[in-house]
Amino acid sequence: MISVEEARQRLLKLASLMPVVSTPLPLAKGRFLAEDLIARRQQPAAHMSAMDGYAVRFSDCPGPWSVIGESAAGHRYNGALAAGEAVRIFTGAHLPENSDCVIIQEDIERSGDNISLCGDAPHQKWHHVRKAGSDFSNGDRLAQAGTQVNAGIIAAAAMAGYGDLPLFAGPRVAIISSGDELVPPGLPLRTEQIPSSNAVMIAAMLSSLPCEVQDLGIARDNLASLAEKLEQAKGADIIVTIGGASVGDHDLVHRAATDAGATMDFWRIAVRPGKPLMAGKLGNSVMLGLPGNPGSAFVTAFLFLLPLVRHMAGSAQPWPTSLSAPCTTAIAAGGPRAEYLRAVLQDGELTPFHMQDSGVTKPLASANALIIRPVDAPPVGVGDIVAYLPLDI
Ligand SMILES: Nc1nc2c(c(=O)[nH]1)N[C@H]1C(S)=C(S)[C@@H](COP(=O)(O)OP(=O)(O)OC[C@H]3O[C@@H](n4cnc5c(N)ncnc54)[C@H](O)[C@@H]3O)O[C@H]1N2
Ligand code: MOO
Repeated sequence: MISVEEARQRLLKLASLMPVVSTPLPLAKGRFLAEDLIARRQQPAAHMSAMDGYAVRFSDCPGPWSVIGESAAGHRYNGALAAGEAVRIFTGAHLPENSDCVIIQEDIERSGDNISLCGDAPHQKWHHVRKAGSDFSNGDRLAQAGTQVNAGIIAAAAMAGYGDLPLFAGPRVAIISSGDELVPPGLPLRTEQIPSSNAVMIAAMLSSLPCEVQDLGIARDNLASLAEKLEQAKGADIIVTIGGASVGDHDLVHRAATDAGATMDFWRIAVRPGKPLMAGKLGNSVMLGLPGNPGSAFVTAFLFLLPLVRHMAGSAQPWPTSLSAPCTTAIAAGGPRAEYLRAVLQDGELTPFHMQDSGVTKPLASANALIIRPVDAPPVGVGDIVAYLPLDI
């Protein structure tokens, strides 16, 4: 058995980065930047008014002034202010040449084209002015390569002059469930059958990542059926199998994969749940074999599959980041496998589920955190601080 850390390093070594695609901004959300986002223009391009009012020269304060024209957003006033002159101005409009502050209209009394101050005088130059380049300059770095594009990055990119962004493509992920007992969700069951819940769970876990999921359905517990599904999965960037990863007579995934020409890199890691995890290469595809127990599939998908997808899709930080919080219950000392306890984080405190059997599904419906118990972790007392991973899936 290898450690979680070693398995992570070896898994990423099997993977390569997806190609870079110039992607229109409306399709960019969730993908990862292939290059730093560098501003192609300065913002604002010129000095702009932040308010509706009058543009004046600070040196002319406290007025009065005569209004010589108007500057509105998208319609600049093409002229300069001389002494004693003002221009009616609106939010987002260019400041006329020579003006260096804006007085809001609430502080001005107007009679025809003559205005005078009725409120506070501006205290300094550039009052209510957004100066040219005060948001960003041409050449400023607005986001780093490897960052996941969110709504804010899309806004900044649009403002910085981009209509498309260089983004990594998302990998195509083929999912194969395996087991004679499995029936697609929602169909009638005999008592020896169970709903195949893992594939839909994993597709849902992947849905917020840039990837294309193809559920290839259920392989039966024989080499021919597995071989057929693996053949169908050819061309996928990642092939995920679920179940059949252990050592029973009907656990055939490792053998089916090697028969199909896969080179397996590791099989079995020191983690609970998830010990029978396997990874290798089948052609150009990375193959990840998850254990079938629902809790094991859930934890190993979160710890390994999601980071693998993020990595191939160009993320600079593919691994989930741990946080810490006090624990409401005592936890016994750990053992030779690192443990990831399904838990609920509520009001800043963590409560692990009493039931940590990897075969149970009910806790998954309310778990929002995994408590991390490293190999040989010391016991935890009530109120002790423990590390956890938020389940943001
Ligand atoms: N003698 C040993 N037996 C087992 C070992 C071991 O080391 N020695 N490891 C155990 C561990 S740990 C795990 S985890 C399981 C994983 O086994 P498999 O990956 O081979 O999973 P299966 O046997 O196919 O199924 C286990 C369990 O999960 C259910 N299952 C399978 N696929 C799905 C699915 N798509 N959706 C919902 N549930 C699924 C299946 O019906 C079984 O109940 O092995 C232990 N055994
Ligand atoms: O490691 Mo298994 O995944 O405990 O049930």
